[in-house]
Formats: sequence, C-alpha cells, structure tokens
Amino acid sequence: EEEDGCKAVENVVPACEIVAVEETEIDKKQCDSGKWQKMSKPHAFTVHYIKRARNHRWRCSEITFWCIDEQLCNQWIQALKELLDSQKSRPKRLLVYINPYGGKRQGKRIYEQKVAPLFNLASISADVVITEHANHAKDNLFEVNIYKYDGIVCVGGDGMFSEVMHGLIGRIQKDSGIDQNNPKTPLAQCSIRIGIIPAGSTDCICYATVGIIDPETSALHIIVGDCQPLDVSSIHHNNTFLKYSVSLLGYGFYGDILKDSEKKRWMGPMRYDFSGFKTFLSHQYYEGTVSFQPAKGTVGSPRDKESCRTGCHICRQTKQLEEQQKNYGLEHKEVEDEWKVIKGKFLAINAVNMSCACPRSPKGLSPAAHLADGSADLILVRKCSRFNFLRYLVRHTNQDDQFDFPFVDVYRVKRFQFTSKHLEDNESDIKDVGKKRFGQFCSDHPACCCNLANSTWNCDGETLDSSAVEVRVHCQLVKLFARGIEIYKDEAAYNLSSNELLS
Ligand SMILES: Nc1ncnc2c1ncn2[C@@H]1O[C@H](COP(=O)(O)OP(=O)(O)OP(=O)(O)O)[C@@H](O)[C@H]1O
Ligand SMILES: CCCCCCCCCCCCC/C=C/[C@@H](O)[C@H](CO)NC(=O)CCCCC
Ligand SMILES: [Ca+2]
Repeated sequence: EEEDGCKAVENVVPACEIVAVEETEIDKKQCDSGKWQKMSKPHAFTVHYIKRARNHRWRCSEITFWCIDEQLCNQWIQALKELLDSQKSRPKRLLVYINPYGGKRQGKRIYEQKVAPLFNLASISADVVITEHANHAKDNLFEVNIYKYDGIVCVGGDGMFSEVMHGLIGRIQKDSGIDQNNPKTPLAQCSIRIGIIPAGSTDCICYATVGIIDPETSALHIIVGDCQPLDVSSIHHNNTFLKYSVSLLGYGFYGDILKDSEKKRWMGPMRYDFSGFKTFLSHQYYEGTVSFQPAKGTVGSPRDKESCRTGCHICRQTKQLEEQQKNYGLEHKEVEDEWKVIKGKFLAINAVNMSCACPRSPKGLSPAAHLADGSADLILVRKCSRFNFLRYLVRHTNQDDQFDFPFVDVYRVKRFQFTSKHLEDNESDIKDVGKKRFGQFCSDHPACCCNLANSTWNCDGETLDSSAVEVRVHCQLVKLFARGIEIYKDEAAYNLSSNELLS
C-alpha cells in the first residue's frame, strides 16, 4: 500500500467477464477512514468479476468504486446493468438436478455452499431437484416444461451428466417426432445448454471441457453463458437404441473395471483404483471383429498433437466442411465410404469422443481428440504381455506417446461396429449346426474357457446390455456451459502449435 492508502493496480475486465454489479452500502467506519472523512457521504458500487488463477481455475473477485456524486454513481450502476442485460447468452432461469450420492456424497453441500451464492449474486433463478433414485433426473426431463429454462445443470459425476443428457436428447427427439431406435436417422440438436457442477468420481467431462474440476469455476462458466458444442455417439444393437456416449465407450479393460467397481460403490472414488488393479492383474483379452469408417471430413488426426482448446480451429473447420456437404446434398455419401475390418484379440477397445482427460490422466486416453469435430478416436489395444500393457497405461500419465506401441492402433472414425467372437460363433452355429465350432473351441482350451467370455461395454461409466454394438457420432448434438480448455498466454510460449488458436 502506498502513502495515500491507494494501491496502484491495473484492472481490465471485459464486460463478458463481469459476474454482477451491486450498489454498495458504506458503513460509518469506512466513511470515517482515509480521504473520505473530509467530504460529504460517499456513494459506491461493487463490480464482481472473474479472475483467472492457476490451472484454469476461475474465482469471483470484486472491486468497489467510490464517488461523492450519488447521481453519477447510479448512472454507472444502471449502465453496467444494461451492459449485462444486453448479453443474451447469459442464462436467467436454470433447472438444477443434484445427485446427493455421487462421488464423495458432497453434491448437496457443494451446490449450497459454492454454487447457489454465485447464482444469487448473478440474479439467476434456479429450480432445484435433489434426486431420490437413479433415473429420477432423466424421467423428470420428460415431464417438466424444459423450454422455460435457459439451461439444465447437473451436480454430480459423469454418470449424472449422462442421465441428464439422455433425458434432454430423448425429450427433444420425442418432441420432434424422431425415433431414437433408427440408427440412421439424423437427430434433432438440443439448443438448451447443460451445465456440469463436478461432484462425482471421475468427472472427466468437466475436466476435458473446462480444464479443472472445481465447482466455483464451473458455476462461473454457467453465469457468463459460455457455450461449448459436444459430439455425441449413439449406440444401437439390432435396430434398438441402447445409449448415448460422450466420453469413453470402452470394451475389455474399462468395461471390466466398471463391472467390478459397481459392487464397490460404497468405497467412493477409490473403487476405481481397486478394480483397476484387479482388472490389470486378470489380464483378460477378448476376441472379436471391429469394423469402422475412417473420418474423412475431419481436418486433424489422433496423433497430430493438436489438442482441442478454446476456439479450436479443427472443430470449426470440420463443422464448416459438414455444412458445405449438406448444402451440396452429400450428407448421405458416407453410405458408400469404405469400411475397414479388423479381427483380433483385444485387451481393450476404446472409443472416445473427447480426450477423456481427468485427474488420473491429465492428457487423457486420446490427447488430440476433439470435443466437437464430429468424430471419435477408436483405440485398439491388442493382446500383449502384462508388462507391455503396464507400459501403455503408464504413458497416460506422462509425456510419452501412448500410441507409439506395435500393439496399439488408433483411428479417427465417424461410425464403427463391434461383434465379439462368441456372438459370431453362436450365429454361425445357428447357420450351420453341424459344425459346432463353439463346442470345438471350448474343448481346444479345456482349462480356460475364459477367452470365450464376453466383456461388457463401459459407456460413460454405465454398463451396456449388449456386447455387439453399432456406433455413430453425431456432430455437436448437445451444448455445454463451457468454452473448452483455455490457452493462457504464457503457456502458449511453450506450445507453438497452439499459437494460431490464440488469435
Ligand atoms: N438419488 C440417487 N440415488 C441413487 N443413485 C442415483 C441418485 N441420483 C442419481 N443416481 C445415479 O448415480 C449414478 C452415479 O452418479 P455420479 O455420476 O454422480 O457419480 P459417480 O459415479 O461417483 O461419478 P463418475 O460418474 O464421475 O464416476 C448416476 O448414473 C445416476 O443415475
Ligand atoms: C500406473 C498405472 C497408470 C494408470 C493410468 C490409468 C489411465 C486412466 C485413464 C482414465 C480414463 C478415464 C476415462 C473416463 C471414463 C468415464 O467415462 C467413466 C465414468 O466416470 N469412468 C470410469 O469408467 C472409471 C475409469 C477408471 C480407470 C482407472
Ligand atoms: Ca469428437
């Protein structure tokens, strides 16, 4: 502090980063101190604004402006409030679902202590539903008048987000007369944005779209009305809709971790470490056939090290390309595109619509996957030794390239299918009962019938009922209150490939 009690600081706050403006009551003590004591009663207003802290964390900071002219002070307040009102992307009414049992069971406390006060400050009204059972939020979204809200907020983990997303996408398709069971129908986009207040176990959707798991930061992204479109995969089996996925759709390793961890829910987030270790030791592989259509219209590739950041040019260009194709009536061109077929023994088959970065793996399962480029990265990890699989896993946590192994392949895809060998064999049994290949295979391996076993799919943390799936990516089907991971200017100095994104 300098002599006159005034600290020389420079503060430039863009209007879009103001949280709220309030008239400030000045008490007697403040009034009698410093230079104000000689003047008549001062007036003041406070601007609450976003301050960036380390690691993509946002905080709500405040600055108070004083002046002796009451009218001038009121004019400022009025002008700033009008400025905020003119920002049409800011939500006014929200519908909030809280899962009180997600993660460490802190959802309700997190919302009440960290989020509700900020929403109040920003004059956002929120209707809050505390869920009483699984699927409560999803079912509720089919009943309420969703159109009176500017956004739906879920307080919980990836599972809770998935529930709200299923409710919202399902409701919009129902209202648009679209049958979700038809895997070929284009789906209606959801214009109502979804906000995530992280209170789960993995929270990878929050981490990969905001850059940090922090309820206050996420609340501020909602308040300023951010918008991040997100690709969604639809999963079908035999013309029956199964589920949507936005983060990880994993068979083998991640499917088995999930199945085992569901029995250990009481452990909280630690259950994944236990089940992860157990599944690693079991080293189970699965046989089957993967077929996919490589994504041609996308600009990037999974190994190009161009990660998705705020204002991502790869997502933007891909969307433009898609729109051009639509204008030329080429959107059904994919029907003729080639299919690549891969048969094999896999430890893991992972399809990710985003990097899947989370605190366990800050760069994620596919570091260069994009949030909104209309494609998914399909990662095939073939049978290898336990040691090699461990090397592969460890690379999720350091700077080395996890795709640089002879037993790992990665493809950027728009559609794919998987059938396990078990099912293929059963189908050929039905066609050709005489051969009894299934029986033969089993007697070849008397000690281990296990290779014939199926794994299950882990779909954003929920298990799927079918092992055979047909998957299709829907470009930018939903929108989040987020802006992707921001590039800080000093960070960019070390990340030359991202310079372009800064502009
Ligand atoms: N009141 C409730 N009682 C029981 N289950 C609930 C309730 N509300 C929601 N659920 C279900 O709990 C599941 C898990 O919740 P959530 O995703 O919030 O936490 P998590 O599983 O610990 O975290 P993550 O998904 O990030 O690993 C969701 O699939 C949701 O359907
Ligand atoms: C030395 C060992 C190194 C270990 C490195 C492990 C790499 C971890 C990558 C984690 C990727 C998580 C992907 C996100 C999946 C979510 O949709 C899902 C629901 O929340 N979570 C899990 O299935 C929970 C998955 C938990 C995995 C442990
Ligand atoms: Ca994508």
